[in-house]
Amino acid sequence: MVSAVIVAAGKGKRMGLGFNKVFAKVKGKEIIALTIEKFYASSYVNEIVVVVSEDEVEFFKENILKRYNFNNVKIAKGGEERQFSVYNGLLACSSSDIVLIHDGARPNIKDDMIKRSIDGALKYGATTLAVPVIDTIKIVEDGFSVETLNRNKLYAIQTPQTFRYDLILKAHENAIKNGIKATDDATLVEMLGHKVKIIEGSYDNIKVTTPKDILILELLATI
Ligand SMILES: Nc1ccn([C@@H]2O[C@H](COP(=O)(O)OP(=O)(O)OP(=O)(O)O)[C@@H](O)[C@H]2O)c(=O)n1
Ligand SMILES: C[C@](O)(CO)[C@H](O)COP(=O)(O)O
Repeated sequence: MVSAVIVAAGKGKRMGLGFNKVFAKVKGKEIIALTIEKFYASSYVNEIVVVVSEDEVEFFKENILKRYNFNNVKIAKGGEERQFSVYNGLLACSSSDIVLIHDGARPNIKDDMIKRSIDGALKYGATTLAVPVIDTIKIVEDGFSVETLNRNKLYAIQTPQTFRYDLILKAHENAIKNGIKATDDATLVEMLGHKVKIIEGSYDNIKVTTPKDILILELLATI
């Protein structure tokens, strides 16, 4: 049983639209609908759980689930931070062996990435998509560069992050117990001492974070 947990309960503050960015449209379709449809169409995914803010549940049901005929999609309640939204999504999964955790704001995911993520999780227990960083990265203190990191070892982390269900549940429960907070789920698994396998992502698999990302997505849709 393979479940996908899609988190969509953020506020989109950096986007500055005044509403949750996952409901912004790209080429006429909401970002969250573009994301869900990739998992809905995938023959590798058996169950989809979308994590939605409590006050957006009705809007989401009417304007996304009903409008695009996404049937049998479960809804879980959003948390204060992404990590807690993911945890709520995990609790809503039904007897899953493997779970893909994906940002609702990352609509350019492709089916081969879903497949390679699942295959990796079956083999290694924990995977994340990632791409090598392109820029030279320096550590800066008080306005001065103090260290230049070895670029060959640096990767930009994407989603899906895909895990054996029992492992990621244990990682989240360990985080709650010990007050650990992280911006991604792979970190919580690393905290258990379990290695996370890097799966090749794509530079096109962007997360919509600031307004320019909408323009990039529109451009990517035309090429
Ligand atoms: N409490 C939260 C925070 C984030 N997310 C989701 O996690 C994904 C990645 O988070 P991010 O890009 O940080 O989204 P926002 O929190 O909405 O953006 P911002 O930080 O700019 O407010 C998004 O799909 C977002 O909806 C969530 O489900 N619950
Ligand atoms: C999970 C994630 O998308 C990996 O890049 C990212 O960490 C989400 O958190 P952010 O605060 O939006 O960067």
